[in-house]
Amino acid sequence: MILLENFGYTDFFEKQITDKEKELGLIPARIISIQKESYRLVSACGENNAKLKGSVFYQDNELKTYPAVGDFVLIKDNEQGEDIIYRVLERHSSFSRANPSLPTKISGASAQMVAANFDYVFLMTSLNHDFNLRRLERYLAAAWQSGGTPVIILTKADLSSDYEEKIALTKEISPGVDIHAISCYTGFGLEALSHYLKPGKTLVFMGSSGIGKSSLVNALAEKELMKVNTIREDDSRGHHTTTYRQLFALESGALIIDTPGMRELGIWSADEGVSEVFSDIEDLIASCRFHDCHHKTEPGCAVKKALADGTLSLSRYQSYLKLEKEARFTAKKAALYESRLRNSQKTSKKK
Ligand SMILES: Nc1nc2c(ncn2[C@@H]2O[C@H](COP(=O)(O)OP(=O)(O)OP(=O)(O)O)[C@@H](O)[C@H]2O)c(=O)[nH]1
Ligand SMILES: [Zn+2]
Repeated sequence: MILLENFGYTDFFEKQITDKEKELGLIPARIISIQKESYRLVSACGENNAKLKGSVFYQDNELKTYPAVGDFVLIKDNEQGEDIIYRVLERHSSFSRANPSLPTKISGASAQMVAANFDYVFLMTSLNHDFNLRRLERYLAAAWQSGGTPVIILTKADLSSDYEEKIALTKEISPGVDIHAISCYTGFGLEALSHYLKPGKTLVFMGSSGIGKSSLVNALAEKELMKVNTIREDDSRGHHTTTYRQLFALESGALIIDTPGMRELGIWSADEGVSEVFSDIEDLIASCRFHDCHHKTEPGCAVKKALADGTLSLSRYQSYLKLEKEARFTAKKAALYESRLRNSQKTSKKK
């Protein structure tokens, strides 16, 4: 029997199950990978494939939450075939693609949600030429908004002679966030990461291609992970196919979510996130004399004063403005998308 607690199951999820659902014999499970509309999950009964309960998920009268990798769901176990997924339990953290293009049909695995229920977000940038504070600011905004705890990982420390200076620069933009410089080549700094790699804790990685995510995962896994990380499955024609698990356990018992969507994650709808990262600037704005201050010509402008006396750097203020504009833009897009979705559902109901 598998203990779902080892897969991150906690009271937060247990409390959401109603008596009626228990009477129905529904049990919790965690989604470990999604391929098109086929789900793979783990429950007390072991690993199995699963599908959505049609009468629940394919009614088009309201917006449904579709499972993402990392989600806890309620299922009816089926020893003979696929388990049936009844409901997605409320998430404590999640990442979604912030620029939703309209799905061609409203069904199946939602393409928008890319990871759910993680504890830590490892924000990665390398200490060599990829080192980029502006990008880290964006990652931070997204991480705060996701509900996970950000941890900054500066990779390839062996390639940088001035990494202490870069750590200091990073500290300035990330008050209260843990920062670790590491090297997968020399093993430098890896020991300290064990603090986060506790049984049942889930991690996701955010960072551009080539900064050393796979190398870190392999170093943490301490054995050739790709071997551990494959699932052999029969496809519909009975062929054997090999797919990669998108949520997997390390030796330490910590869990990692690595989905294609997580890799693509680009721009964010980071309204709240922007405020977290730029709380110093938001504080300044709050102390401008006029509440609708444009920080241009108004008297008593705290932003202009801080820029003038150097307590706020121009580049930081500019990245705040840029990110804020982007967040407003994506929020608008998301709202438009939802209203279109609602309209299309209304019309299909009339038929
Ligand atoms: N010098 C040095 N090179 C590293 C280190 N970690 C990774 N690399 C190299 O950086 C390159 C990219 O590493 P990966 O681990 O594949 O990076 P990734 O982020 O998984 O890249 P994608 O798979 O494209 O997302 C490889 O050539 C690694 O050998 C390190 O600590 N030091
Ligand atoms: Zn002002």
